Amino acid sequence: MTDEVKLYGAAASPTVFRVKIALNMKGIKYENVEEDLANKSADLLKYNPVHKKVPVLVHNGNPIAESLVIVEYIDDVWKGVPILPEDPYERALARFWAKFIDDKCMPAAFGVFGSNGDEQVVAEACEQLQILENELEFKGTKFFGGDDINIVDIAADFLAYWLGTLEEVAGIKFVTKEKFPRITEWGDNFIKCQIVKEILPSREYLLDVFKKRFGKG
Ligand SMILES: N[C@@H](CCC(=O)N[C@@H](CS)C(=O)NCC(=O)O)C(=O)O
Repeated sequence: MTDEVKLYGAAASPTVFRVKIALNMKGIKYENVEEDLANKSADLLKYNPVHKKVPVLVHNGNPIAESLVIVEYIDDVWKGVPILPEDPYERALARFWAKFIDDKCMPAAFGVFGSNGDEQVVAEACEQLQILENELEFKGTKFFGGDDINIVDIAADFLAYWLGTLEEVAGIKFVTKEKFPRITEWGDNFIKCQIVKEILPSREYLLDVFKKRFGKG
């Protein structure tokens, strides 16, 4: 039986791109269903009734929600390039860091843009990112996954240039090369990865979307 794979996503969503990167790593063809988040489809509400958010992957009629759960599912179902390490301890560590990025870094970093530059909010975001900076420094590798990207790098995709474009639109700069040299270097390497490059939206596209969304375009 041929697999039927559908991805419900939305333009410029870094959580959707996590899933796109994972599907691309495995070479999976899929139907891309673009959602209007201001007017969600009946399908999306049916497939993700708990959170009502994208991404949702529908594999042979079975819906799976939550980007990192989907990424793990993709790794479980399709063999080939691994997304999580095989060793149980390394797997646990990778899950730990992906969860930290998802629970702490992403909300703290994006929270800055709705905070009118509130110093406390910026300091809190920097504190979380500093933990990530230290981890990259400690590992001393190109990616969190070593020489190649893994689920931790995928979880952190928003750091690659989503934040930079938002910073540009909002006029708030807090992820600087001086402050976070390892994260900046990681981001440069991440967007150069063939697998990422093939599906990543362009910086200009993101700038355009964010300018429109924040009423400056
Ligand atoms: N924890 C979820 C977050 C997903 C999420 O925040 N999706 C956003 C787009 S990036 C969304 O659907 N927003 C619409 C809404 O909240 O109504 C995941 O990792 O999949």
